[in-house]
Amino acid sequence: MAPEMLSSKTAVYSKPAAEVQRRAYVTFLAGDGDYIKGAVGLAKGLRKVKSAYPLVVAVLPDVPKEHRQILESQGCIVREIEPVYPPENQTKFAMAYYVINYSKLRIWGFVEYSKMIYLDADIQVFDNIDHLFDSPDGYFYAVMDCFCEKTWSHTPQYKIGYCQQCPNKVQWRAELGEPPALYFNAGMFVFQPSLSTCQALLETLKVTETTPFAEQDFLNKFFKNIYRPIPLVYNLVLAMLWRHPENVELEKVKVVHYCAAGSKPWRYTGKEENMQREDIKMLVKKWRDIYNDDSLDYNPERDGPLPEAESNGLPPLLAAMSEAGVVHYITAPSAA
Ligand SMILES: O=c1ccn([C@@H]2O[C@H](COP(=O)(O)OP(=O)(O)O)[C@@H](O)[C@H]2O)c(=O)[nH]1
Ligand SMILES: OC[C@H]1O[C@H](O[C@@H]2[C@@H](O)[C@H](O)[C@@H](O)[C@H](O)[C@@H]2O)[C@H](O)[C@@H](O)[C@H]1O
Ligand SMILES: [Mn+2]
Repeated sequence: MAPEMLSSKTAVYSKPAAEVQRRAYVTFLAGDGDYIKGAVGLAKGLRKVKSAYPLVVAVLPDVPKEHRQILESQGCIVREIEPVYPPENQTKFAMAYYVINYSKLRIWGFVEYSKMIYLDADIQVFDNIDHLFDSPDGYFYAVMDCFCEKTWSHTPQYKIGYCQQCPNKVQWRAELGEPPALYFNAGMFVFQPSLSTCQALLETLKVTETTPFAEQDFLNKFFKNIYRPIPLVYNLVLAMLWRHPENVELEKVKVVHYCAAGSKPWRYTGKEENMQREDIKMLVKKWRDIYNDDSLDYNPERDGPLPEAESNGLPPLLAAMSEAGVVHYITAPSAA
C-alpha cells in the first residue's frame, strides 16, 4: 500500500536505513521531438550489457504522455521534473536549445538514490559500466572534453590552439592568465544526489553568469574542487576521433557520445563534415542495431518488475530522510 505522507494517520515503516542502497542510471528528456529514440536506445543498450540498475528518465512537462508510455514500456522509471531556467541573460549559447539543459540540475534531487550515473540521451553504453557505481563517494567523475571543435571558437584556448587533450602540443600562454582547469563533458557523469547540493546548485545558478556551454560550464565551475577525470572509454566525444585519434583506442571504448554535428544515429544522413568516416558509420550502425533489436525490448517476465515496484515505497523525500537516519517509520493501520 502506498505510504501516506505524515498526517493525521501515522505513516511509519520499519526498514533499516543503512541497507537502502539505491543506484540507477539517469537520462534527461525534453520536448516532443526525436530524442525519445535516444532514450529508448539507451534503455535497450543498458539491457544488452546486463546492467544491474534501472534507467530513470527525468522528463520536462512538455514530454508527451505517449513518449512517457514508450519509456515505461521499455522498463524505464519516468520522473517529471520542473524546468530550470538560467538568470536573464544576453548569452548566445553554443546551441540555442542548450538553455533547456539547465533542467538537468533537478537530478540532484533524486535522493531516493544514493549514487547515479547521468547519461545524455545521445549516448550509448556498449560495455557494462556498473563498476563505476563503486567509485569512492565525495567526488564528481566525468571524462575530459575537447576544445578543438568550432563550437569552442569563442574561447582563448581555441584561439591559440590549446587543448587539454594534448597540453604539450600548444603551450598555454602566461599572459592569458591561469590555464583552464580540467574541464569535463557533461554528457556523462557519476554523482551522488543530495537535497543540499541540489539547493546549492539552484541558488548558485541564480547568481552565475550564463555562458555558451550552459549547464556544462556551470557544472564545471560548481564541481571544480571535487572533479575527478575518468578515462575517455567512459564517454567518447566523437570529435576525439578526428581531433585526437592518438588518444582513442576505439575497440576499448565502452560509452559513445553522439554529440558531433550530424551524428545523432536516429537522424543520421551522413551529409555533415566527418560523417562519412568509416568509424562514424560503424558507430551509427552499432547504435541502430541495438535500437532495432526487438529482443532487447523490456520483458517483465525475463527482466523482472520495475525496480520502482520493489522499492520500499517511500516517497523520495521520506526515503532520503530515512536513509539519512533522520527518522524511522513503522507502518501503522489507518486511524480511520
Ligand atoms: O530537444 C532536446 C535536446 C536535448 N535533450 C536532452 O539534452 C541532452 C543534451 O543535449 P545534446 O545531447 O543534444 O547536447 P550535445 O551533447 O550534443 O551538445 C540530450 O542528450 C537529451 O538528453 C532533449 O531531451 N531534447
Ligand atoms: O548544454 C551544453 C552541452 O555541452 C556538451 O556538448 C558539447 C560539448 O561536448 C562540446 O565540447 C562539443 O564540442 C560539442 O559538440 C558538444 O555539443 C554536452 O555534451 C551536453 O550534454 C551539454 O552539456
Ligand atoms: Mn549529448
